[in-house]
Amino acid sequence: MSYLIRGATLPDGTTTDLLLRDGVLAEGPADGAEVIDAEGLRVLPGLVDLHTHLRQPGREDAETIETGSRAAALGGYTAVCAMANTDPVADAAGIVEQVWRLGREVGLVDVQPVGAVTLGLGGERLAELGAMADSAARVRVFSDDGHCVHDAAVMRRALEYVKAFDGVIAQHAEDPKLTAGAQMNEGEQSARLGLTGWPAVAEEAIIARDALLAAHVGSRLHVCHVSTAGSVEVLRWAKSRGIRVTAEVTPHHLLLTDELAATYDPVYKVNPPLRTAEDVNALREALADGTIDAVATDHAPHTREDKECEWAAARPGMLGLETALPIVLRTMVETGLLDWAGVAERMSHAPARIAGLTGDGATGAHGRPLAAGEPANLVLVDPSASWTVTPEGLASISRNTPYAGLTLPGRVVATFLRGRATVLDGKAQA
Ligand SMILES: NC(=O)N[C@@H](CC(=O)O)C(=O)O
Ligand SMILES: [Zn+2]
Repeated sequence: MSYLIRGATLPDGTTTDLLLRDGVLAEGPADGAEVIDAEGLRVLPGLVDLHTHLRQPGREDAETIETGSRAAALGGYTAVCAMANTDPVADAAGIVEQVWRLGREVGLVDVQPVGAVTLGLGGERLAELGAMADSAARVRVFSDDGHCVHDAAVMRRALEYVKAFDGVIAQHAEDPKLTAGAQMNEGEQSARLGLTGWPAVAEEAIIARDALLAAHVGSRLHVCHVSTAGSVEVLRWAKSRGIRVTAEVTPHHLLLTDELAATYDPVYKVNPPLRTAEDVNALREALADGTIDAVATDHAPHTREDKECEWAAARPGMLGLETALPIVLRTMVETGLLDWAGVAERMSHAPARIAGLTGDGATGAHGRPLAAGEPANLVLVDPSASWTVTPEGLASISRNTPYAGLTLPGRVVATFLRGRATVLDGKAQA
C-alpha cells in the first residue's frame, strides 16, 4: 500500500505533498497511491518515547505490549523505549530479545527494550549490559527506573561499561534515603495535608552527583522525568561544562501541580511527585531553551486495584501515551514557548538520538528528517480538533489518566510506521 499525503504542513510551516512507498518517503509518480487530504493538518516525524512502562511480562492485567503499542500509535508514536521494571526484570539478553520480538509481532510501534542497570533492579550487581547490547534487541539505554542506582560505585561502573558501545545510563534520580515514606512533594502543600514529603533535593543531589560521575568517566548520562527548578539549574551547569548529560520531562510535570494532592485522588500520585507552579514554569522554560532535551511520557499503567484505593496504598504512576502531544501543544505551543519544529525536535529527533535509534539498527531508524529516501515514520495531526479525555476512550487496559474530562487541542489523524498506517482516521489499524 502506498499513500499520497496531500498538502500537509511540515514542522517548518511549509506545505508539501508526501509520497509513502515501499516504506520510505519517495519521489516520482504517485500512481496507485491512496490519497489522503491533509489540508490544514500538521505532519511530524513519528514521535519517540524514551520512557514507557508496557508491563509485559508480569503485569499484563495493567498493560500488554499490544495494548501499549496501540496507545502509542494513537498518540502519534512510532517507537517507544520499554522500561525494564517488568516481572521478570529485563536484565538479560533473553528477556530484552523477547520484548523486542513481541513488539515486532504486534507491529504497531517499534518497541525498543531498555535494559536494567543492575540485576533484578537490586542496585548492587551490574546486569549483563554487554550481552543486552549485543543481542537482537540492540539495547543502548539502561535504567533501573522505578529505583535509583544509588550506589555511586555501581553508577560509575555502569557508565564506564556502556561507553564502549555509546550506551547511556538513564537515571531515576531519587535519593531513597531522602524520600523514605514520601507521599508527595515536600513543601507547603505536604505540610498542610500532613503527608510525608519528597524533597526536591533528593532529585537534585543525584543529578549533580551523576553529572560529575559522567564527566569523570566521559560517558553519557540521561536523567529521567526531571521535576524541579533546582534540577534545571544543575542540568544547565552540567551542560555549560560540556558534560554529556541529557534530560527528559513528562507532560504531567509540564501541566499539573502538587495542589492536586489535596483531592487525595491517587490518580495524581506519581514519582517523582507533582511539584509547584514555579517548578512547572522552570521546566517549561528549560524545555524551550533545550536544557531539557526531550519530552517522555513515563506512561505508567496501573490496575484499578492498585490505583483506586487510599492515597498511601496506591501505586505511583499515570497514563501518558495518548495525551502527551496534546499536553505539549497546550503547555508549550499555545503558550508560544515552542513552535512545531520545536515539538518535532523534543518529541522525535532528540529522543531518537538519545536512545540511539536514528541509525539502522534492529528497530530501524526514527527521528529522521522528513526527506526523500528516509523511512516513512510520521504522524498527521489536526491542530484545530479538540477532544475531551475519557478514561474509557483510551486504548490502554488501565484507566489511570489524570486528564479525565479535560478538553485538549490536537488530534492524531494518522500514524505511519515504515509507510504502513498504524492509525488511520484516528483509529488504530490492528
Ligand atoms: N513514575 C511512576 O510513578 N511509576 C513508574 C516508575 C517510574 O517511572 O519511576 C511505574 O513503573 O509505575
Ligand atoms: Zn522513574
